[in-house]
Parts: sequence; C-alpha cells; structure tokens
Amino acid sequence: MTEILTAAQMRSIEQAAIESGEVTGLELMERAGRGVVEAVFEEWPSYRLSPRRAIVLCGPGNNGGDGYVVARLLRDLHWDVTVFSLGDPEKLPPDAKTNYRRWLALGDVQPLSERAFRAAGAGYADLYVDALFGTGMSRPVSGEAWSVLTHLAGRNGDDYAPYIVAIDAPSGLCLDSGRLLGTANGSYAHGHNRFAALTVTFDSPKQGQFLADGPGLCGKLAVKDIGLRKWRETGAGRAMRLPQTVLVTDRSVVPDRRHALSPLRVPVKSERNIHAGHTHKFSFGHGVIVSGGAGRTGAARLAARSALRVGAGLVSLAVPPDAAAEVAAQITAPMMRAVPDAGAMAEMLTDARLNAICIGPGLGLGPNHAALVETVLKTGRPTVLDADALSLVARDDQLRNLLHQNCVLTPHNGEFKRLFPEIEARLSTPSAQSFSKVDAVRAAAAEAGCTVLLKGRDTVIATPQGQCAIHAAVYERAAPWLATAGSGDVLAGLIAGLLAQGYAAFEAAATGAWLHVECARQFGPGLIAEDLPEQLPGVLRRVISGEAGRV
Ligand SMILES: NC(=O)C1=CN([C@@H]2O[C@H](COP(=O)(O)OP(=O)(O)OC[C@H]3O[C@@H](n4cnc5c(N)ncnc54)[C@H](OP(=O)(O)O)[C@@H]3O)[C@@H](O)[C@H]2O)[C@@H](O)CC1
Ligand SMILES: [K+]
Repeated sequence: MTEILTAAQMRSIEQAAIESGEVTGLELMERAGRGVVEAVFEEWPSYRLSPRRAIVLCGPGNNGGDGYVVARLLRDLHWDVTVFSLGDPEKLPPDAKTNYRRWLALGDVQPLSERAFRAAGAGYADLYVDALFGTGMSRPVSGEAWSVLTHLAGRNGDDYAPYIVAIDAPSGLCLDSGRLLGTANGSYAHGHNRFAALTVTFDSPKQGQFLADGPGLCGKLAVKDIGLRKWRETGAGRAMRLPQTVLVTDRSVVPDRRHALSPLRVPVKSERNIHAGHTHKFSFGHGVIVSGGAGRTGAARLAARSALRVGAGLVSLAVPPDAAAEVAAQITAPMMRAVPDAGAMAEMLTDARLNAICIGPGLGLGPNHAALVETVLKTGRPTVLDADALSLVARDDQLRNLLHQNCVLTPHNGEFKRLFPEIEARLSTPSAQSFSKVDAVRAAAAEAGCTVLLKGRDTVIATPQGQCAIHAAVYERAAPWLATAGSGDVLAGLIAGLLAQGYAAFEAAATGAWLHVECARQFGPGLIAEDLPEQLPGVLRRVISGEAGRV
C-alpha cells in the first residue's frame, strides 16, 4: 500500500526527523534537490548527455531552497542556469538561505517578474524548474508569481509545459485538495488543465497530486526517497490521528507495515483456496442482484455478470415478474427468481446463504422500489447501494436510518450531492479549497454510518472510522474510455461479488475500483460496459500470479 500524505503530515514527519537529531534539514534539502535532478534525467535522458540551459524559479520558503540546490547541482554539471527569486532571499528560512548563499558562489539571482523572465530569453531554456511553493503554500498565488505561472501555462500562447518540472507541486496547487487555489476552473490559463511535464515529490505522494485538478497539472509524478521512511512508518510527528489514507495500487511504492490492509492480496477464487479444499460454489458466496422492471433490466444483468466473473460462487437476479421473460432470454450463468414485491424479497432473503446484495441499478424510484430497499437494508447483509437506491435513500430519512456498517454506497457526484448536500456544498465552495474529496467522503461515511465510494477519475473510498483510500485512474493508469454507459453497474456488481466472497465493505469497494479500471485498461479504447466483465479472467489471472498491472 502506498500511503498518501497531507501537506501537514509531510511537514510533521520532516520535523520529527530533524528533531530526532539523526538528520538535518539541510541534508534533507540536499537529498530533495538530488532527487529532482535524478528525476529530470530519468524523464529527459538526453539531458544527461550534454549540458543544457535551465531557468529555476525559487520561492520564499524551503521549496525555493530545493530550487537553489537544483540550480547548484545543474551548474556543477556545466549547465547554463538562470535563477529568479520571489521575495527577498535574505529572508529565507535558514536551510534555504544556506543553499541560496551556496548558489551565489556560482551565479546570480534576479528578482522574479514576468518582464524579467521574458527578457531572459525565457523561451529558449530546456528546463524550467518551478520551486516557488510546495507543501507550505497557504493562500492563492498572486502578483508577479501568478503572472509568471500563467505565462508558463500558456497565457501568451507559449507552450512551456513539456519542459517544466515542478518541485512537490505546480505552485498554487493545494496539496490537500488538488485544487488550484484562487481559480474557479482549476486552470492557470485558457482553461487548460496542464502545467508541468513532471512533478517530483518526496517520500510519499501527496493527496493533491491525485485529486481534482492535481494529476492534470502535475503531468507525471515521480516520488523520491529522502530517508524519512522510519519517521513516517512509526507515525512520529503525525499531524492527524486519523487512519492513514492509502493509494489503491497492486504494489507498494512505499510499503506501509502498520496496516494489514492489502485489498488485492485478499484471495480471490485462487488456487490457494482451491488447494485448501474450498472448492464448492457456496464457499464463494451467493450474491443477489435486484433488477428493475421490463425494459430496465440491462443494468442488473451487467452487475450480475460482473459479480460472477469476479468470483462469487452463485449469483441470483431478483426480477419483477413483468421482466422475467426479458431477463430469462438474456442470461445463462446467473440464476433468476421472480420477486413481485417486498414481501417476496423478504422471503427470498430468509435463505441465509444469500450473503451479499446489490440494489439500485435500473431499479426505479417508485414506492415499491423504496420498499425493496427497505427490506434489503433490514437484513443487515453486506449490500451495495447504487443509482436509484441512492436517490431513494437521499429522499427518505427512514431508509437512510437503516444504513449499516455492511453497506457500500457508490454515488457519482450528482448522487453524492443529493445524499450529502451540506458536505458537497463545502466541497464545491471556492473559499474552502483545502477541503478535499478525502475530507468530504470521510465526513459522508461518518454521517451515513457505512462505507462510501465517491466515483470519479479520483475515486475516494472511506469508512465511518476514517479509513480511507484513493483510487485514481490517472497518470499511467488513466482509463478515459471507462466513462461509458453501464460502467457504474459493473462496478456495483464487482463490489457485490467481492462482498459475497467475504471481503469487508471497504476492501470490496477498494478492490472493485481497482479491478474496474484494470479491466478498462486491459480492453482500451472502444470499450463498452459489456466488455468489462469479460476482461476479468485475464486481470484476475495476473493478480493471482502476482504480476498485475503496474502503477
Ligand atoms: N522541511 C524540510 O525539511 C524539507 C522541505 N522540503 C521542501 O520544502 C517545501 C516546504 O517548505 P516550506 O514549508 O518552507 O513551504 P513552501 O512551500 O516553500 O512555502 C512557504 C513560503 O511561501 C509563502 N507563501 C505561501 N503561500 C504563498 C502565496 N500564495 N503567496 C506568497 N507567498 C506564499 C510562505 O509565507 P507565509 O505563509 O509564511 O507568509 C512561506 O514564506 C517542500 O514543498 C519541499 O519542497 C524539502 O527540502 C525536504 C526537506
Ligand atoms: K513548486
């Protein structure tokens, strides 16, 4: 598992390391600068071969300090380096000032302004280093810094993005929320959601690099080790006591030993199980997918196929009688049971082997559908509530009060707004830009008393206890073609199939989100929702053999 840190957590880990006396801030800064140069050569291998020209923009804090280190290291490699500073460098914090002085022995520093930047023949550099603000950014960027940033972002028609490396963050990006502070549309200029080619961060990724505008503006992300692992893993100096937010991946970039959580290591229907003798279909659970009426059954059929493919031993569709012929004509492996009303549903669920339920896709919004949701919730069984079930819960407090620990809610943004209007309002208030999707989903899970998965390119999953994971289909894991009709029904089915196999709600949601994107990536462009479950055998084979998709 890769831990994701907030800016405050990163600062407190650094502080704990420095206070321990085992490492100095100056050493950490040197490692950070080296990490940036290393990442630059990894990203642009040809730059290693001959010295180039760089422009380094240094801010008034330690992010600027890293910039002075980078300037010096490049100069040591005979690069032509121009340095601009924001604010009076004599007022820099001590370590940054030391590096400023070291740089002064090699070259000069000009005050940062757009005019000076452009006069320096700014268009001819091979590398632009954004070291203005990092984890200490506390308010929207303005003045000359903003002018230069928006110029770099293409305000005047120049395209610098392919040559920009940002240290910790494109300056102005909130590393907690992933929003560009002070902007309505998350863009420096022209509404383009791009800025840097590469962002280099230290020790662990930061929340804002995965949420909202972050991934687009960061370009690519390189995480460099600066020797803080010991303080991170012991939780020393941690700014918050919440369980740590993790990134859902198939491997650990920065392993975290404190948490046993490792969704993809929870055995799916693997050989290990089979050898252990768990070969009967009931060993892998029996999922129930509740279907809508005639003409609306596609969503439930997709969910059922996904639940089966992900490994549920049995899947039954609970179908209103008017839709029975339609469903029967189009399914093979899932079973079907006619369920005319809530009473019949309750009777069906007296069978304790039916151990996971999915309700909502294509369901409908009538009182009879609300009664079905009520019946399902009253069983207390692991249940995925999606689509119409979420809308029904949003408008009926009685249903909402029936939500329980074993539920997983899988809203998209619109459903989230209906379910949690106050939380959503905070999330979309420009003045609350450090309030992140992580904060929002944690608050929603606490309010609902169950696991909430808020869908998006930056899917966030949280439990009422504050356990939280980000699953981001960004950077190398981007899967834009996943935005297709029925894709959400597949996700609901995957989670239900995992619940049937005994995954806890949070692990089922996190694993389902990962598999969903992995299937889309495996298929590629041209994907329609029906293709997703068909990719599962290949994806699961790779998971089980330990060579699943890289992130
Ligand atoms: N600590 C360590 O050991 C290590 C840290 N490392 C590096 O340090 C970075 C964090 O450094 P940092 O904490 O000094 O914060 P940083 O991002 O430079 O900004 C703070 C300065 O900016 C100012 N400021 C803020 N917002 C502003 C705005 N909108 N407009 C104008 N000014 C604004 C703020 O002013 P103030 O808010 O105090 O008025 C303050 O002067 C981190 O990202 C990493 O790169 C690495 O070297 C590893 C070791
Ligand atoms: K920066």
